[in-house]
Amino acid sequence: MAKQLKEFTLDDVAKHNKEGDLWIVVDSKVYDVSRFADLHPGGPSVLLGEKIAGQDATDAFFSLHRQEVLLRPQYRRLQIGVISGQEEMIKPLVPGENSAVPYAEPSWLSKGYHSPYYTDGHRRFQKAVRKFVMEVIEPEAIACEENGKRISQAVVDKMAEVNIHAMRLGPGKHLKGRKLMGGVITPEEFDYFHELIIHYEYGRIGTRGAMDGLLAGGVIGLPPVLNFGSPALQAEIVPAVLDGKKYICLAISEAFAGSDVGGMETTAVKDGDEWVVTGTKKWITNGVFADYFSTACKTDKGYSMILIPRTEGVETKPIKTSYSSVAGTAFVTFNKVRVPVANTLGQIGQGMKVILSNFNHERWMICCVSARTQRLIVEECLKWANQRIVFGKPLNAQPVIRAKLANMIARIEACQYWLESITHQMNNMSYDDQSDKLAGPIGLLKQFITRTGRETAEDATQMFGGRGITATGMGKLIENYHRTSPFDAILGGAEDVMGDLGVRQAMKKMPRNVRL
Ligand code: HEM
Repeated sequence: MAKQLKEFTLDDVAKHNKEGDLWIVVDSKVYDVSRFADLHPGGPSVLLGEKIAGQDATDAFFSLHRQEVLLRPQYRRLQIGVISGQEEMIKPLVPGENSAVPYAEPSWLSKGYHSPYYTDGHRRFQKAVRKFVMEVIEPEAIACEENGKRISQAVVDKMAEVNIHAMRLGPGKHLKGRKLMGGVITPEEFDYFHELIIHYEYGRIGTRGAMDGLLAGGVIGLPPVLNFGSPALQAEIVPAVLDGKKYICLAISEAFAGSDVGGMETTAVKDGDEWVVTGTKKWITNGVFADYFSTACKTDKGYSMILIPRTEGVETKPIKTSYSSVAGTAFVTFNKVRVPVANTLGQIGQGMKVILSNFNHERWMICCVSARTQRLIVEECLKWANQRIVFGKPLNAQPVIRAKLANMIARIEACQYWLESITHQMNNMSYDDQSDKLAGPIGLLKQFITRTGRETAEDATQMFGGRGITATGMGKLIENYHRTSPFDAILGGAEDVMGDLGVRQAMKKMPRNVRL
């Protein structure tokens, strides 16, 4: 049973207003900060202020701290009671709950709105995923984003229990016989909107390095094995990765070739029934801790994809990028690595087909995560503009701020509906049709989402001022997004290349018989 909290009046609290005997009230809760004052990161003097010491300091508190500060165990224990007759007003979301802030959730999750795409099954699923993410993943993601350590095996195992690793590869045979999110939906019901929901709930945490650290390497590294590996290779690798026992990554980009895949130099030479692979790969997400590398190589018959285990001659070094090292971004060296020719994924010389078939899903996943984090930033800005007082008025009393918010909202809503429309196409097209018809639109969508994301990051930083360039405290999500939104605009294909792909695909499909 919860401990009964002692009740006080505001007059009781007012008597404790000096050094060594100092109480304050925040949102109906009474805190004894007598001993904490000297440890207070904002210094002791502010707590002794005339309008703070022994007073209701709710407004002052929320203008300087995020709500989560008071939920941390070390600060929660400073609470000694409540003010009698008052009720807590500012409540954190309970795990699984949606935000009531306008535009904080996509419209299909907002009360009273309708959607042609989502069913009650999707709603049940979303609730279960949000609860799981808030309880299991979010605390870990926040901690690892800061300390740079990889996601713990304990969390990876919990994710495997509800089959998140498998669901992030989309609908398909790999889900057969698996219990999804404890059974809220069946593998047969699972579609791309369910997968979108998972990426969304990840994106909502707002810790970009951790997003990739949560085994994004597997989402792009395993499909070549799943779709093009021999039955023996599939039987060995796929269950081990989906059950979180082994890690895999996609090794395509090189210092010699990023978005220009054709420029790569890693080479595989046949020697009997083995490949001998030599070369380097750069910016390989999860490469630092991967057990397997789905690797693009040049061969005498053209590009080929080869599954390389971590074996003699494979070395990985962490690359220090501008997001957290939790992502395990690696520089990979293959020095005369010998692997069986049976590890070829797809036909020898047909590697480009494997690579291209993977790109649509990868880029769409980035669109999902990026759009959801962009929406989170809009929510942060709406809250901030509402609570921040400047020049004696709330920030949202300034027309220039409302104009920024209008643009932010319009951008994220546009991203949302375009993304949903493409997801609907994915649900209704064969894989071949998706490759034929969606590569261009997904490229254009990715360009649009990442560009609008960076405009929103810029606007948000202006609204948050100094807080928006500080990695802790009120603006920490803005700082993270401003620093890491370029990742969305680079990974899976740079923004300009994406736009160009969209236009080139359209040009290819121009009818010959049209004129102005
Ligand atoms: C139980 C009460 C309080 C706790 C546990 C607490 C805790 C903290 C913590 C952890 C920080 C570091 C920044 C962050 O993580 O957000 C901080 C900063 C700060 N706190 Fe408090 N605080 C309390 C009450 C207050 C009150 C009543 C004031 C009133 C003026 C205040 C003023 C500040 C200031 C000025 C900073 C520095 C803000 C910045 O760097 O932007 N704190 N506090």
